[in-house]
Amino acid sequence: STMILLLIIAGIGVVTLLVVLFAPHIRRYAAGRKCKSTARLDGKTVLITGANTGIGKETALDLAMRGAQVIMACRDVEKGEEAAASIRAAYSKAQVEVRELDLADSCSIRAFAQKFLREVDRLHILINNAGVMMCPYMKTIDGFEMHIGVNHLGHFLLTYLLIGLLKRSAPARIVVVSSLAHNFGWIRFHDLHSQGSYNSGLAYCQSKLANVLFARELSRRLKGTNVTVNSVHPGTVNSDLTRHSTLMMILFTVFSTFLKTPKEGAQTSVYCAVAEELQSVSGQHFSDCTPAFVAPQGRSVETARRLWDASCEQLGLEWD
Ligand SMILES: NC(=O)C1=CN([C@@H]2O[C@H](COP(=O)(O)OP(=O)(O)OC[C@H]3O[C@@H](n4cnc5c(N)ncnc54)[C@H](OP(=O)(O)O)[C@@H]3O)[C@@H](O)[C@H]2O)C=CC1
Ligand SMILES: CC1=C(/C=C/C(C)=C/C=C/C(C)=C/C=O)C(C)(C)CCC1
Repeated sequence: STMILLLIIAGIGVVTLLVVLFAPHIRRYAAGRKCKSTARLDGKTVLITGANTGIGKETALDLAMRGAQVIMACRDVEKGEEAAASIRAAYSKAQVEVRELDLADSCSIRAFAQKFLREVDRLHILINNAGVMMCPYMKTIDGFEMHIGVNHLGHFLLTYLLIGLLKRSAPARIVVVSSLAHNFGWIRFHDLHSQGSYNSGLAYCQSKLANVLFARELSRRLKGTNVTVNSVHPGTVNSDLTRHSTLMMILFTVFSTFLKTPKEGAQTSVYCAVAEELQSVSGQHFSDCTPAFVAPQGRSVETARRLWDASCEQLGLEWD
């Protein structure tokens, strides 16, 4: 058994040495592709949800550097203002503005949209980025399970309220930040809010599948409007998303060399928002600035329609 122990220690030593030796290569590979477009966004207005940290904040910085007026929709205005200040510190000409939006509260979403529609006359890019992952069982103000409530239904309502403005501002784009995790999800129509049984990982996967299905169904309904909508997997990104899972937090910290930084994670959102070649591309899924695989349950037209109807019913909307 001493021999085995020595072999294990030697093995760990060799792996560590290899990782250290190849660290720059590993890092370059983990970083993924960059958005190569140099498109400018002068005179364009962008709205990003959950822009106070992580991928959203880096997306805001990138688009602000392209000249856009960026509205950062955050549930905590103080945190939002800190992020806006750091964006201005990185790029002094940044036109960034923070507005309050809590996607776990339909009254907040409606109040946000009402004020937005009164005060902002154009919206060219909407990035549905905010998200929550693996939280303990929690409900939104409206009584929705937190993952489906914030990640899907909150953004569904927000998009519904802003769609007229997006159409009037066409050409316009909607980017839905989903995840590879959609592969492991299915829509539990019989128990959308996990009241029967709750698994935080599966609830997250369900909500990310809902993101893919929403993007595809909305794209179908927006045909001919010059408003496109695509979904994105940003990569595995070392952000605050793991805040509800100590294990994930430790794993992400220990293996951070193998993960994307938030700036690297923002590249595919930026790509979908600005790339010239995507001008009329809609209903697609992207990862690493490239078209990506969508799970069969994400390609089902029937499931997408059913989710659309269920979402309208949950929110008391009629959106045809
Ligand atoms: N990180 C990763 O590996 C991956 C991330 N994604 C997706 O990327 C997106 C961005 O995540 P990421 O940057 O990593 O995570 P972060 O946790 O760093 O950022 C999430 C953002 O969403 C906001 N948010 C959460 N709940 C609400 C709410 N009720 N109302 C308004 N805003 C809210 C957070 O605000 P606050 O700080 O106030 O909580 C924060 O700004 C998410 O949709 C996530 O699912 C997909 C695949 C992998
Ligand atoms: C298994 C494993 C890892 C992979 C984690 C992954 C792949 C997480 C994916 C998260 C996603 C996709 C979240 C958002 O949607 C690490 C951390 C590299 C460490 C080594 C063990």
